[in-house]
Amino acid sequence: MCTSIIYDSNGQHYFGRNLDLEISFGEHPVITPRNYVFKYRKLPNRKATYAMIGMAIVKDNYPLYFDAANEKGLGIAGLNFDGPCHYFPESAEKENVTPFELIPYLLSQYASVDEVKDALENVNLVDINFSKKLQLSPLHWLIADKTGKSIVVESTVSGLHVYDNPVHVLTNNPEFPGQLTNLANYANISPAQPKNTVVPDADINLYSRGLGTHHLPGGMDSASRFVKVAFVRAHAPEGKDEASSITNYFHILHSVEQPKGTDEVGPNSYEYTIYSDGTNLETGTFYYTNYENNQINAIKLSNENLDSDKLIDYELLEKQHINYQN
Ligand SMILES: C[C@H](CCC(=O)NCCS(=O)(=O)O)[C@H]1CC[C@H]2[C@@H]3[C@H](O)C[C@@H]4C[C@H](O)CC[C@]4(C)[C@H]3C[C@H](O)[C@]12C
Repeated sequence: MCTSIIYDSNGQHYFGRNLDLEISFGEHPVITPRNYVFKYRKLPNRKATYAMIGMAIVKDNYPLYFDAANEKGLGIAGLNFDGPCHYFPESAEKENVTPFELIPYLLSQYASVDEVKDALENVNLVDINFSKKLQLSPLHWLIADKTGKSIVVESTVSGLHVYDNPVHVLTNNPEFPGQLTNLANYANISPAQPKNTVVPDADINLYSRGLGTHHLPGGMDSASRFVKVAFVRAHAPEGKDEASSITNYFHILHSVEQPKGTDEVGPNSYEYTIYSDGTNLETGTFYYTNYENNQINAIKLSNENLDSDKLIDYELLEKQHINYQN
């Protein structure tokens, strides 16, 4: 499963995700500069226009992004949506974009969620695989921008749905309206200690701090993670500077991370949080941690030549650096 959020702090907006899976594809940070030419399956080739940075694998010189953000402060993450997800045959009336092209298609041309909403009215998510080996995966997307707005995009048998997202998080199933409805079941969860209303005239000892969160779900499943991350994000304090903001951001994502051994998906096989990442949408600084190395690593989009036409790959830094003090 996966979790994606946008978090506001100190006038900045941070967008990214946890990638939870049982195996890594070898994903790593990749920058696509402005003059890189995207070759689309059903559309004319186009230059990128806006540079982007995110986690991807590169196949045949094509960046297959898992999540990314562009230099204008627009970000997108693809999360598993197995079951409800449905892609369509080619349409004569719409722009036919394959799901693996959606992140580059939107980030290379648009600067805001409002622009994306308009563009999506004309998009058909067409059922074309990247290759025989890399077939389409069932995904839905969280899209956010530096104004703090976010939307969820889901393609199901009833068509392409674009939902405004008032809670600014996304996990996996069920469909987004179902996740929002489910929040009502947890409406009284609070960081504050509860009042004893169960037997009002009995003197009940509130034996622990944090009893307002006693019924907060803690499971690895997508419905539990949705509630937990929505709660943690909504109550997270703002940082006072960049370091404290990005530290808070990772605390939110790590509150729903999956430690190895807790989510079995097959014999001896466990899903776990392979990496967590986040981009400051104002500055284009991309941060990440991963399972092996939970130090925060950063790459600045603006430190590269963004007028180039060649992809820029970075090694994923997976070695833990323990700070021995004696
Ligand atoms: C599975 C990943 C989402 C994480 C997630 O939600 N996992 C939960 C799995 S489960 O519900 O618990 O079974 C998604 C996110 C991005 C996806 C990748 C990106 O879309 C890029 C390419 C796209 C190609 O079409 C397929 C391979 C692929 C490399 C994708 C493989 C896989 O579907 C990824 C890695």
